[in-house]
Amino acid sequence: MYNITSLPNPQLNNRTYPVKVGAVLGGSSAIDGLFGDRGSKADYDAWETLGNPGWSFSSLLPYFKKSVTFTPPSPDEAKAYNYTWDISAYGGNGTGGPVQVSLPSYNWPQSKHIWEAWKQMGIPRQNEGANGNAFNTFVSPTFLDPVTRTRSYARTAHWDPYKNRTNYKYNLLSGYQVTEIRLITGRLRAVGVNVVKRGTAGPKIAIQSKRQVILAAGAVWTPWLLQRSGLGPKSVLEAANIPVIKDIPGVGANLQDHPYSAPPSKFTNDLIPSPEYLLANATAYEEAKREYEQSRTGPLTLARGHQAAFLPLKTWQPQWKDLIRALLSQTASNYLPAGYDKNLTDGFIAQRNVVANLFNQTDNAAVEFNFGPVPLNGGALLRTLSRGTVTLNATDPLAAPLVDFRTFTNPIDVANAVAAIRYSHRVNSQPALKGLGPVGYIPELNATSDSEIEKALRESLMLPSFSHMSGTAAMLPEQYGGVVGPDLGVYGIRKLSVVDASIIPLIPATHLTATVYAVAEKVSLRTRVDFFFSRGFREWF
Ligand SMILES: Cc1cc2nc3c(=O)[nH]c(=O)nc-3n(C[C@H](O)[C@H](O)[C@H](O)COP(=O)(O)OP(=O)(O)OC[C@H]3O[C@@H](n4cnc5c(N)ncnc54)[C@H](O)[C@@H]3O)c2cc1C
Repeated sequence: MYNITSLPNPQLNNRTYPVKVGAVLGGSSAIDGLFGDRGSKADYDAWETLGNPGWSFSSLLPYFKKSVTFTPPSPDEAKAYNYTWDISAYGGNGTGGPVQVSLPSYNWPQSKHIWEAWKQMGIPRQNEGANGNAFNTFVSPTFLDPVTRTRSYARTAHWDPYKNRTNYKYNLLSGYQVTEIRLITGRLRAVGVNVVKRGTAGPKIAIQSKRQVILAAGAVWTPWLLQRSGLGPKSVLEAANIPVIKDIPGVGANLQDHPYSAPPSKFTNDLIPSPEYLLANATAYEEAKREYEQSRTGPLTLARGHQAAFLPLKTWQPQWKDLIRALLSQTASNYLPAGYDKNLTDGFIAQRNVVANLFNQTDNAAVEFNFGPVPLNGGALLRTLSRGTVTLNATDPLAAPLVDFRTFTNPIDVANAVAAIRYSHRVNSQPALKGLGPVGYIPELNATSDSEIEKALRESLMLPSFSHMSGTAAMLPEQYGGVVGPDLGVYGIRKLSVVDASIIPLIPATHLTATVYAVAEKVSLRTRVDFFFSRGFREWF
């Protein structure tokens, strides 16, 4: 990972937090938790509602399918772990994509009890989440190759199989960092990039593009790169002594994530095995390792999670009506970052209206409790109203950008974090978990006031990032402070596009990798068609 620390967050007792971004080939898909889920239909329909024709769930679904191949579990595993799925949600039978998804050949014994607790809470279980129904409880595939039982990610899917291809060039220059986009300033056209060896200030090597420059540096580094190239908020560029090529206030604005609270928790009457048990017991660990090496089964096929409750606001926030009313009557600018102009503010208000509508529906989620071998924690907030920023470090524009999550700047998020803690406590108190003795989960919270829970969240429990940074070069109309249009081209700059999590206008209620793959597949098809119909015929054949 890059070594980046967020700015102190005044609403979280001035705490800082690591900004986690993969610094290897494959980016964060090489280090992520392998949770291979998608959002609900309503999540992506919201993108279209915000002014992006062609970006509804039904428009994206073919590309979700095209990006992955799902291999179902064996009948025995399906039975043992109560796995369900809907194959029609995935590409398959040769039509699926190069990223492999499957279900682990194991589950912790504690999970059965947690599933039972969800039942006792009255939460319905979905047969499949990937078909647009990513709400209530479901199991999700993980980015796990079904044969090797190792990580399937951008490198294994999109580079390794093609690195020796000779029919046209696909070059990879690893260990280098792009420092600027080369622009013909008069004509506002991208013509290449400058690179340096990573960790050095130079010499700079200029690389010329033949057709276009496509940025895929992620939601932290893409705005850095645009700003370094003179494309960003005028005030930020001037502070860093970067000549302004185009004043684009949205570059680095609209930072969104899924903050979460994770109080330590454990079962006092724990079942065996558990991760803790394997870590403490060398013989048991060796056995699990042997099983994995010999048959690719057992606990070591599990990653961070593959089962979760993604719950609509109405399910867990008793104050949902008042909250929606309060949200819609807020003066937006009171809570937004300094430097938000009218367009960005209008864009936020449009997002806020969409969120209020989503809060009012039960076909999408506002909190995630992913679960496994320990009692629930406080969950991840999936629909936050606080907005952060990514800006150049004015004193050293070549250094990593300044990431300001601004978690809890909007009081709606605070109210939801408190409600999520209370709700998870209710789940942990269900009869199904009684025998396991869930403790350590701030047991006294039952008796404490909301303000005391809030204090604990601000002081230590609330963490600003689930490593789902997004939105910092948003696909939105220009009058909403957008940076790219529905074709993902940067407004006003020819031959320059962005294809990564920074284009996400409103963060969906899901982990982001599958969404980024789908976005990239959709745009790659468009790019090939454009190429074909422009000057492509000759070069293609
Ligand atoms: C620890 C962690 C756990 C996660 N868990 C999950 C999970 O379980 N499931 C899930 O779906 N999502 C998860 N995510 C989120 C997910 O991995 C990211 O949202 C997703 O990978 C973002 O893709 P991206 O292409 O936008 O950016 P990245 O994956 O960040 O890719 C950007 C790439 O650009 C490179 N780059 C940046 N700047 C430059 C430059 N100037 N020059 C050259 N190269 C550059 C980076 O090195 C990187 O390789 C997790 C993320 C992290 C960090």
